[in-house]
Amino acid sequence: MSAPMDPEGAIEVEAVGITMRFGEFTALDAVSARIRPGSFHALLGENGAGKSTLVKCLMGFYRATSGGVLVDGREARMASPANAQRLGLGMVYQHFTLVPSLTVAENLVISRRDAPARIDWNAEIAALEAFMATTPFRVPLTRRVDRLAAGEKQKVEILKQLYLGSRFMVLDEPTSVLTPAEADEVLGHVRALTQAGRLTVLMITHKFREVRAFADDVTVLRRGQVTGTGRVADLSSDDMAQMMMGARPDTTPPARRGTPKGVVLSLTDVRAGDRSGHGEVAIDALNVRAGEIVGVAGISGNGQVELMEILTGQRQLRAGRMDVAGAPYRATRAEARARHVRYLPEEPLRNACAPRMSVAENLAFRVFDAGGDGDADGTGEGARKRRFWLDRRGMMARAETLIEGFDIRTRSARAPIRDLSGGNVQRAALARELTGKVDLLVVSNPCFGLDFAAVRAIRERIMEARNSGTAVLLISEDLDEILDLADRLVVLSEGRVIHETPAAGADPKALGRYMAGQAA
Ligand SMILES: Nc1ncnc2c1ncn2[C@@H]1O[C@H](COP(=O)(O)OP(=O)(O)OP(=O)(O)O)[C@@H](O)[C@H]1O
Repeated sequence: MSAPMDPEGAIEVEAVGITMRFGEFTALDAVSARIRPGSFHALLGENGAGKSTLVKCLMGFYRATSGGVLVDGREARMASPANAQRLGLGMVYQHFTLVPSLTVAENLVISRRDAPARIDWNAEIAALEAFMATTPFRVPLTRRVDRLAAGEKQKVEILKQLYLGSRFMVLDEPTSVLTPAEADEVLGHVRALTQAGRLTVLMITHKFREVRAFADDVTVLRRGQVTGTGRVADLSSDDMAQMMMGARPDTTPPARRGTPKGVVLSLTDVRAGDRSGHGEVAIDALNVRAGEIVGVAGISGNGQVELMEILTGQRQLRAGRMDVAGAPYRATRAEARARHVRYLPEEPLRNACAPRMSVAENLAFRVFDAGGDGDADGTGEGARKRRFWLDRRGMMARAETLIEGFDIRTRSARAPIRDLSGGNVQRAALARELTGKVDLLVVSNPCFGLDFAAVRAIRERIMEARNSGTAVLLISEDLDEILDLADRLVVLSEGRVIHETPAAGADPKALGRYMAGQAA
């Protein structure tokens, strides 16, 4: 096996005056940032500020329009990601890239460029054990990746980069699918490596808590420009927020008005299979009333995906019933339209948009309703839909109104929606789903990966929907979000509702214990 860790240790990476243009749009405007060797550097910025673009320029995914990258003070040609890897630059993403059906050891060995055609597994595992002992990470090498918890998977992703010889690592929102305890463990280990001088880290994050707890330095981007940089210890969270947004953040939670009315959604004695095919989702009773937000709390993988699939008609019930406004509901597209049920799934770019179509078209049509069933304007009238298609000017005008009303940052309504940053795709999807009459709104992790301003905007919109009488089911892995927004919450554990409580006054520690499957 080739020596995985380079003995030279952490390297310095510097962006020098990087400008990146996409057509006439300037995503990065002469951005410079020095990531000191052995430092843990946070990269902050609102959605669309240019963080991913900067990182892609550093890692050789994009060729910058102008400017350059220095590695240990020497100009480096970042012509491709392979090139960056040869120089010791690696990247860990928000979502996992491991092959789920292979073991940890298999994933590590096949990631190597020089992986032999015939592999002596005993020797490889012994070498991997020895390698792992030089790092703070401990993972079961012979376990299949799909049997690992999220925190362990993220450890393997980082370990893989170390194994490939990375001495500079970009972490792109690495903790978004981890519990706070897992996040602290993973980032604590990463920090130990930087402190030992083995690794330099650049972490994209929206979580100030993590910046404060783990980062030495921070660089803040706003609309493609550096608005601040410095030692974290010298800056308050307010300072950093101000650099990000150009104003002090408003942290008051959205105002709740009115009291819940009659039941809109009810699940009774529902039974369905789970994704693994071995377990079961079993919900005896779950109700959401008009003008009420019910939060579904739980650690990811405890039935949230299956619950969403049941509600959207993608998972059949083995038993039990689902009612909307007192009548049985099977969640077909036609029913959803007629009963004014709307969904905001996770990862809307993938699950609720046509990425190559324009922002305006995506605002006008619910693409998962495609196939002649599209609901043009939220009223569900086919004739109006046809008229809508013909009325491009009307569509553009309506898009402009939604773009302004929901503060969607796009260079134009005609731009393909896939060119928008994550937060702006989310706003666009919510803008579309909240247009017209909505009796039931089902949302899943609506603020995943979003910055403050976007989080605030999206939460306000959800609260407004509640205040105007919509029944909202909020499935979220973010307990704080549920405590801020929900009237009532349930905890989902291993496919079952194991606890229910009003949100006001609920004790997060006790809820954490329920989420972990322990009785409080
Ligand atoms: N391939 C592209 N073509 C056109 N515009 C793009 C492209 N990639 C990014 N942009 C634009 O560049 C800007 C910066 O996007 P980027 O993805 O770097 O932001 P970000 O700070 O990473 O945001 P987020 O926190 O939402 O991930 C955005 O306005 C985006 O619409």
